[in-house]
Amino acid sequence: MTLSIPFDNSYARLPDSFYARLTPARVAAPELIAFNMPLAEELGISGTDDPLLAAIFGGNTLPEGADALAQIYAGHQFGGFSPQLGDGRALLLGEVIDRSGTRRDIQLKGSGPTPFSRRGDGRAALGPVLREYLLSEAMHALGVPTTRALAAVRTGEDVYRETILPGAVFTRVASSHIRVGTFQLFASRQQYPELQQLFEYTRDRHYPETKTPGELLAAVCQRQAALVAQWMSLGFIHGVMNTDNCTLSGETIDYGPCAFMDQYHPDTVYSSIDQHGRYAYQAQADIIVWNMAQLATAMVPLVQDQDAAVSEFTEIINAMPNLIRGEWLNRFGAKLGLAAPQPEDARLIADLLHMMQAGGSDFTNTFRALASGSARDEITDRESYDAWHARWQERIASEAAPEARMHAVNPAFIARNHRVEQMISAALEGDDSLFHHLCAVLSRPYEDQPDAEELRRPPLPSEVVQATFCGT
Ligand SMILES: Nc1ncnc2c1ncn2[C@@H]1O[C@H](COP(=O)(O)OP(=O)(O)OP(=O)(O)O)[C@@H](O)[C@H]1O
Repeated sequence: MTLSIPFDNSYARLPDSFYARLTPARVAAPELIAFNMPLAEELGISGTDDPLLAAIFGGNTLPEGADALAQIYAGHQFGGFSPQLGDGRALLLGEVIDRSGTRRDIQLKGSGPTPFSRRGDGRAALGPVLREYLLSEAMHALGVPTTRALAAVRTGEDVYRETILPGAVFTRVASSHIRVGTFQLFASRQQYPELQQLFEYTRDRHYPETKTPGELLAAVCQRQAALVAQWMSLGFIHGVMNTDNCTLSGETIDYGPCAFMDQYHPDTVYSSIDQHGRYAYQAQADIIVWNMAQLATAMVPLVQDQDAAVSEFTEIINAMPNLIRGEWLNRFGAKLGLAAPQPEDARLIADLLHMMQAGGSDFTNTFRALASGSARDEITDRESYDAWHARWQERIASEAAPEARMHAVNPAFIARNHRVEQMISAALEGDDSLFHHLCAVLSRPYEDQPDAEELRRPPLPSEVVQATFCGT
C-alpha cells in the first residue's frame, strides 16, 4: 500500500537563505499513536495503513514529493532578542493545497537535529507531543484559528530531559509557519532582498487583498487582535507568546506551557518559567501589541520613505488596543447572550468577572451555567450576583434566543490541565485510552455530553498542576 500526499512546495522555491534542506533522522521503532483521518481527507491524503503512516510520520520514510527543510527565523524570547533560532527539531515536509483551495504546511516536529538545533537534541518527548495534539485539536473544535494535528508517532527511543522519557514525533499542519521572527531574522541581518521576498510571499499566500507593507501589517494586527480576544474569551493562556511563536497567518502556534484557566483570575500564569507573569492571562492583550510592534519594526526597511513608514506603522500599532477591546467586547458580549454588544456592556461583563475573581469561580463552568440559570451556584457573593443578574436580565430581555447564542460560545468542555496531565501519565505507562477519549469529547466542546460529565469538573486542590517546559 502506498500513501499519496499531493505536495506542491512553494517555500522550497524561495532562496536557500530561508531554510536548510535536510532529511528527517531515522527512529528505532515507529509506532502510530494517532492519525487524524478527517484532516487527512481535507488535505487530499489517501491510501493509509498504520505501519506506513508510522514510517512516514515518524520520519523514517520520506513521502514522494516531499522536499524537507528546516526554516530559519529569529525571535524575542521573554523580551530578549535571539538573532537566530530556526527549526531546531522540526522539518517542513512540504505543502499541499487542501480541498478548499488553501495552501497548508505539513511539518514534522521532533524529527531530529538540524543546523538550528543549538544544544538541543532535535527530539520531542511523548508528553508534549500528546499535549500539542490534543490542545490544537481542542482549539480547532472550539473555533479558534490554530495549527492542526495530523499524526503522533512513538519513536521507540528515549529522550533525555530532567528524566529519561519516551520520544515521539508530532505532525503539524499549518496554513504556514511564517512567524514574526521570520521577518525579524532578515531585518536584523539587513538582508533586505530576502525581507522583500518574504513580504511578497506572505502577502500572496495570506493576504492577497493587500498591497503595501502597511496594509499587510494592519491585516495581521486585525487577525492577531481577534485571536487574542478569542483566547481570552475561552480562558486560554498561551504561556509563551514569544515573537517566534506569533504567526503572520493569525493561527495559534506552539502548544508548550499553555493551559485553560480553571478558577478565574486575570493574573493567572501556568508556565513555571514565566516568573514575572509576562504571559499571564490578562497580559496577553498587551503582549500581542508588543509583538506586532516588533513586526512593524522589522517591516520598516520594506518602505523607501522610512519616516513615512514609521508614522504609518505607529498609527497601526497604536490602534491595536482599541481593536482588541472591540473584539473582546464582541466575544464576551456573546458569552452573555448579546447579539450586538455595546461599549456600555463592558461594565456588565467586568462586574461579572469581578465577582468570579473574588470567589475564585470556575471560568468555563460559570459562563456555561448562565444559559441554564445555574450560574448563581458558581458565585460566592450571592447578593451581588442577584443584583447583577437583574441588570443582565434587563439587558437581554429584548434579545432573541440568547440561550442558543450562549451555548454556541460558552463551551461545556475544555482541555483541563489536570486531565491533560493524567492523560500524559497514562500514556507514559503505555495506556493511550484517555488520550483518545479526551480527543473525542473535546471534538464537541459546545455539546452537552452527559457520559463525560466528570470531565467538566474543576481540579481538586490535589490535582492542580502547573504547565511546565519539563520534557519538551
Ligand atoms: N529538543 C530540541 N532540540 C533542538 N532544538 C529545540 C529543541 N527544543 C526546542 N528547540 C528550539 O528552540 C527554539 C524555541 O523552542 P520552542 O519550544 O518555542 O519551539 P518548539 O516548540 O520546538 O517549536 P515551534 O515553535 O515550532 O512549535 C526553537 O528554535 C526550537 O526549534
